[in-house]
Amino acid sequence: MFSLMHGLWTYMFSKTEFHVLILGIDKAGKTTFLEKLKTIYSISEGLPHDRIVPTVGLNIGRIEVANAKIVFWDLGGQPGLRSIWEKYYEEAHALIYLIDAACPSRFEDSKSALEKALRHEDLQGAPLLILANKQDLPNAVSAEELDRYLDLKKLDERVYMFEAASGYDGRGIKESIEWLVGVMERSKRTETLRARAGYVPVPTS
Ligand SMILES: Nc1nc2c(ncn2[C@@H]2O[C@H](COP(=O)(O)OP(=O)(O)OP(=O)(O)O)[C@@H](O)[C@H]2O)c(=O)[nH]1
Ligand SMILES: [Mg+2]
Repeated sequence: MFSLMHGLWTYMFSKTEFHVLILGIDKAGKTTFLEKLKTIYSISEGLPHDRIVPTVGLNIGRIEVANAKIVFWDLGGQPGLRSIWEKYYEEAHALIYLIDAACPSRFEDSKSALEKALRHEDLQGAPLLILANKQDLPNAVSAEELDRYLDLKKLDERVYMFEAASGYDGRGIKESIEWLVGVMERSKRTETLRARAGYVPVPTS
């Protein structure tokens, strides 16, 4: 009886934990974005821009939004580090992919790194948020332009969204995260990851 009540209590009041992978080629602004997320959503202030260095290992950030706890994994995007990305695919509920929208000369590199990630079977069904980042820069292209430019194939069966954002001034971040939490809560992939972790939902009737 106790364990049934405990299970019901946990189900009703504990927050769901999601793992979100932040990827993108080097200098796309991933770590700056993560630090801005911390500033927006937690009590502690994220690191200032001038203290952020290129990522070699893994940066972790935790925030709470509404009824969800989110753990972000931010990895390095330098070419020699991209082979590490796939080690995190299996456990990720969703993917945020950042692109420096003010640097068209690197769009092709961004596109092929993203396409490679999306082809990986361990990322199947993971909702995707693509951020046209660095919108504070005057030459940044819009999310729509980036969408047209990338012309990503095989996205149809995946839940995805393009959003304009800036890790400097924070624009687009709240809307993006709210969207992501909503889709992760409803996603089939979340169900699959929960089942794998041995989570048994309490029947409603
Ligand atoms: N103007 C502008 N610059 C940004 C923004 N985000 C990041 N930057 C700058 O872009 C550079 C790279 O930022 P990082 O956050 O280190 O990029 P990263 O994607 O984490 O790079 P790696 O760790 O090497 O993969 C730094 O000089 C940042 O200050 C932004 O939103 N606007
Ligand atoms: Mg980084």
